[in-house]
Amino acid sequence: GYSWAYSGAHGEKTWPTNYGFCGGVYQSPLDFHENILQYDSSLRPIKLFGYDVATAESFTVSNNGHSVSVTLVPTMKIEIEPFHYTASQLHLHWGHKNNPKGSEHCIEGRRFPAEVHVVHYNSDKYTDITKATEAADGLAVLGILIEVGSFNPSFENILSHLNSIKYKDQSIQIAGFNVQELFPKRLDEYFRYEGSLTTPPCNPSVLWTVFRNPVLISEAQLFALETTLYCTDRNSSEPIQMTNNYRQLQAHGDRLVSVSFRE
Ligand SMILES: NS(=O)(=O)c1cc(-c2ccccc2)cc(-c2ccccc2)c1
Ligand SMILES: [Zn+2]
Repeated sequence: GYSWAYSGAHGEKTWPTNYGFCGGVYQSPLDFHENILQYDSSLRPIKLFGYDVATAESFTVSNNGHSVSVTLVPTMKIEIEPFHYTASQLHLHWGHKNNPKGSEHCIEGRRFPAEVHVVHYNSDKYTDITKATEAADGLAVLGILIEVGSFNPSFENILSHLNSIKYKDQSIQIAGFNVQELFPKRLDEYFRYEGSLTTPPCNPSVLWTVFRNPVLISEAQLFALETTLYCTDRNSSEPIQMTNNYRQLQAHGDRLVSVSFRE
């Protein structure tokens, strides 16, 4: 594929040139503001299956040049009625130490310090993630907003390894852990809408679920995320720090956002 970035010559204004969907409809992320929200009493709590992964299993933590990603195991699934979706990977979006606001989704115009995306594909309908990504109803991504607060031992499963994957294409294996520990308690309170991948190729094939309640990590944990990784590989003569890897807010068009909670 073509190279893309969050700033500079290949920044998001240029994405539609090489990735048509990025200039199309149903794009993500969105701002969740009052007058586009609609309560939907049919929205059930998100059910997680197989998220408590044994330490005997392993995840691959990688620097893909745009984010830190954790490859998950296919025994991890979610149910969003009537379909089951199989987990593929999770990754993060964040800002910069001098402007520590890097979530992709916003609430009432407020951008949070960071955001986790757990990517799944509809395994009831599609045999693999590539086919699912090309289908309008193929993907379900869970968004977890991150706020600064107390130290979060569960996020250390990922953040404690960032120094081993400073450069693009570096990866390491880590022991399995209970990925549900990264989630907020309330899996019944979320925003729901039809959108897209927030990175090229921006396929409009994502059923988005963004939990209402953020999870907390410490100032130091956020600082590590903002200051450790590079977009460039180990040999690059011009290293580029991996910061502000979030896409700007997209137009709602005629979309409403459903909410599973009343007030
Ligand atoms: N932000 S996102 O959730 O829309 C997203 C989903 C997927 C994705 C992953 C697997 C299957 C299908 C889609 C990959 C990325 C990505 C992030 C950084 C660099 C490159 C790609 C981002
Ligand atoms: Zn993402």
